[in-house]
Amino acid sequence: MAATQELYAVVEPGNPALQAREGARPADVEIVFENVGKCFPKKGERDAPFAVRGLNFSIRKGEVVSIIGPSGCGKSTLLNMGSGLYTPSEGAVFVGGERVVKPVAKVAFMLQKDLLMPWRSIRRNVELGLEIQGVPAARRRPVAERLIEKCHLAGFGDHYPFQLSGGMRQRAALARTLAIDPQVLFLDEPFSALDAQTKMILQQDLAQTLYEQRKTALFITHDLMEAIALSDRILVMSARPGNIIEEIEVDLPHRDNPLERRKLPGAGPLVGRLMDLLKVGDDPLH
Ligand SMILES: Nc1ncnc2c1ncn2[C@@H]1O[C@H](COP(=O)(O)OP(=O)(O)OP(=O)(O)O)[C@@H](O)[C@H]1O
Repeated sequence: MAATQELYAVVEPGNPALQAREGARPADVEIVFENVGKCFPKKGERDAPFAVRGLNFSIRKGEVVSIIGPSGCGKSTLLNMGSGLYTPSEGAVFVGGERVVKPVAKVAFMLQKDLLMPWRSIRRNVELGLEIQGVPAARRRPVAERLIEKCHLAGFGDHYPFQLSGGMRQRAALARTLAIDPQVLFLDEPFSALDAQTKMILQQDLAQTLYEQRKTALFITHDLMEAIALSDRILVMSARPGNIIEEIEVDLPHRDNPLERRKLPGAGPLVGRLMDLLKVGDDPLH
């Protein structure tokens, strides 16, 4: 079988390799990374060291998976390939059964920076994705209003980004991300710039939305407790060239309620296990 056919076979019904690996029916699989590697050769160069290599994993529909790993191990590179912003140098990525070759409509991306447009009101920022999709104003407005309220920004729709706090702006960015009703969310440290309390409240909003709407999410974080509080599963990456060295099932209740999950006695030992895997404290410079 040609390489491409083999890759497509991964998401075809009845593929025993996938069932064995994930215990899932192929129809339940949302994201597949199949032997994915990425390098960044400079102009005129043919080869370059791989930033990530040999990435093999799949994520089920409705599953929330966090990625942790040392700085520079390729977490953002992985996410950028998932969303179609980077093309893999080898292997292939599939979302919803389709090979990712360009940015995918059913996928939304949320970053540490809110990237709100300063000249647009919060309402018009939330509407942006729908506007790009050509949804008429009369249909955009109620969606934006509902999400502004859901993200606790009621009364701020006519404000501009500079009039909001960092936490409120990130709430607006979350509302904008959800407005296009994506099936898959790629989140690259979306809360890392926020203070601890604001972060926990936003995590709560996000977790409830993901759970209620059964969305699939791949989430990068450096905050080990955040990974435990929000995820069904945690993928631990090695240093460059980044690879998955461990998969940890978060076998704790309350995936829809990270505030409660943080308090569980099982959460602390999991943080310890992740610290050991990442060798936190072994290198005095980190
Ligand atoms: N567009 C690019 N061009 C060249 N090199 C890149 C590019 N994007 C990423 N890299 C390189 O790939 C490697 C992984 O970077 P990446 O940002 O994915 O790591 P990361 O794990 O997300 O890092 P951090 O945790 O510090 O945010 C780095 O060596 C980086 O320099």
